[in-house]
Amino acid sequence: MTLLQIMADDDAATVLLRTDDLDRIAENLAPFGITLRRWATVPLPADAAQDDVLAAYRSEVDTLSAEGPYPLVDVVRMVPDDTDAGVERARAARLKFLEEHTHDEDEVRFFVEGAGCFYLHLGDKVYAVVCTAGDLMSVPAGTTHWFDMGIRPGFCAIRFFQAEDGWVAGFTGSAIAATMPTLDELLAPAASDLLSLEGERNG
Ligand SMILES: CSCCC(=O)/C(O)=C/O
Ligand SMILES: [Fe+2]
Ligand code: NI
Repeated sequence: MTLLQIMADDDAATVLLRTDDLDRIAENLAPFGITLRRWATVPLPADAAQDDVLAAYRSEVDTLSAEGPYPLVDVVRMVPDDTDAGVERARAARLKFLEEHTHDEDEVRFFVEGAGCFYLHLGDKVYAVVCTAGDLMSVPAGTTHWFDMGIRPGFCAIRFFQAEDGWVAGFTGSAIAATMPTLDELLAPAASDLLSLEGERNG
């Protein structure tokens, strides 16, 4: 389920909007030049490699590339792995994107599987966009943002780069990311919601 939660940038508890309505999400992002589109997903085997993923989406990738150019298209895939080495790999991968940064190029990402959250720092608000399978998001160059793949990452995304050097970020040095809910917190129903649900069932 794709989700948008808008919060005040100085107080994450001030939730201005939370919606899973795709039209409302796209409407709220459009003024910033951010687009969110949907592609139909293709089932893939659990051990699909980068080339298999790209082959499965060849026509979509080619169509988008014609709008580019995107000289580099790659695939990031994280499979939950509870071994000590897997947990360490996941921790390192998560940390790489977890601080606020910008790119000199547009950030264009298609979610093939799983979920991840982009936090877009726009004016005095943070727009947390949980992308799930089928979401194609494009964020203009220079937009301050960070990304959380969660404590136990499980996602696959195709990345479209406008330059051949791939992922290059300029970190802002801001500590804002640590003040906002993580992907896992955004997806977990609040304890208060569970209590009221329980009340409804018993009442
Ligand atoms: C969803 S792909 C991995 C994250 C990434 O490429 C990025 O730029 C996050 O800000
Ligand atoms: Fe990014
Ligand atoms: Ni980034």
